[in-house]
Amino acid sequence: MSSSSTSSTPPPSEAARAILVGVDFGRTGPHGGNFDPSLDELALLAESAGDTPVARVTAKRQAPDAALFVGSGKADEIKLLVQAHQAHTVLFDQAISPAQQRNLERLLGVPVADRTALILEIFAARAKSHEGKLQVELAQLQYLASRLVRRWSHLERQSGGIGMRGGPGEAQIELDRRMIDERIKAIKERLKKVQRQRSTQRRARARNGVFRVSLVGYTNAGKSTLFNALVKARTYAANQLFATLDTTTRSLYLEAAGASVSLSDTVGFIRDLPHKLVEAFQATLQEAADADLLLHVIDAASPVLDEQMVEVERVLAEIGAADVPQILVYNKVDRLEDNQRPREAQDWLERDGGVRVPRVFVSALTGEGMELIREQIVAAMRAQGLTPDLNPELSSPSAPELAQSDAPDHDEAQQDGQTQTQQDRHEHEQL
Ligand SMILES: Nc1nc2c(ncn2[C@@H]2O[C@H](COP(=O)(O)OP(=O)(O)OP(=O)(O)O)[C@@H](O)[C@H]2O)c(=O)[nH]1
Ligand SMILES: [Mg+2]
Repeated sequence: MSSSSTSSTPPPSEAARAILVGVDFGRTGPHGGNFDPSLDELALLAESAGDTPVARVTAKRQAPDAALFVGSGKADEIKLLVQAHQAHTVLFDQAISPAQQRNLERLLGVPVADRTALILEIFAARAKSHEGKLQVELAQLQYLASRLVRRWSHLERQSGGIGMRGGPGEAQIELDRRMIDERIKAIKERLKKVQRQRSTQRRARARNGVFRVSLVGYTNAGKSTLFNALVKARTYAANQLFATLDTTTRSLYLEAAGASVSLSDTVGFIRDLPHKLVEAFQATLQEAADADLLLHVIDAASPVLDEQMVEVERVLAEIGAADVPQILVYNKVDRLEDNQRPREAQDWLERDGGVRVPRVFVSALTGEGMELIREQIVAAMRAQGLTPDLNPELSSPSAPELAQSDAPDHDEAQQDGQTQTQQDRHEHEQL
């Protein structure tokens, strides 16, 4: 009942060598629907975490094996691969239970991690800001707490949080559940403080009448590259998953509007994004929910762009950003063959409910289509009634006193969690 394929590449000398495993449970059932036969995304996740994939194994099963997740024959096959490649770790594309992890580690003789642990590890390594680090630590502790069925004897402390695959030689720290819970509480308190500051800043921006645009999209779609191309900044962009963790905001001047908007680069999304992570990163993600406009960046050259779009929409809905107007930015068109390119560089996508969403086809790398994006941002401002003619504040974002003096009723709205711009949007919808 089990079929499989195995492929391998020559082992590199230094980095942690990883065996990648994915299981196809078919399209139906609770585990179905997210099997990636190529394991390419898992490979990128592994590389982003500093590992080097040396072999890929796939299997087909009806349901996960209770003890080993894969069947025992497949587990033996993986063990042989571990030995042949002198692998340091085995990475699973799907979530495995703590018991399965324990059994597999015992059988294979190397640490085993799943997708969630890998994503958390990347986040831990990337977090730079105080807030980012707190959010990662919170997500990791919540992940640990939910799996705390055995004693964790080697939790290592690192600058970015807690390593999910603690190695020998690391400080051995024993934490019981109560200590974890206490730490979770303490971090939540500290995060609340940081978040209060953040919302004060956001309110200040809203009061200044600045139109807020957020770049959102699947990880590695090219958001940071696009951000840099639009505002001529030098934010870190790389062929890595989750290169960006902390939100960066810059002002973007739009001549056609005679005004500046604020443009934010944000953390990317990925399928099966651990729910706890979304929860911990609520404040960071809130940036997108509070935006007046989302530039949904899509890797037009990805063979799985539809699945990636669906995933992004799902996360947007989860953070309450489903109703924020969007521009669909199909990026990386330079990688498309001539016959794959759209006839028009700008068109419309009709969504359920008759909403027409503008689409633009661009390349952040070559700069092609940047003007189209600017045009569409201006059009979105117009559609929301925010043109310089209707709203003179927009053309002078450096006049906070003026804006502040006519915003007392907005303050009330903000206290019950609604931002000024959201309120503006509602008002404009009624026009
Ligand atoms: N060919 C091509 N490559 C691009 C383009 N835009 C971005 N890239 C590449 O795609 C990779 C990812 O780019 P980033 O800008 O870091 O992507 P991101 O969406 O910010 O990714 P995360 O921050 O990791 O979520 C990099 O290797 C970029 O050079 C493009 O228009 N064409
Ligand atoms: Mg980025």
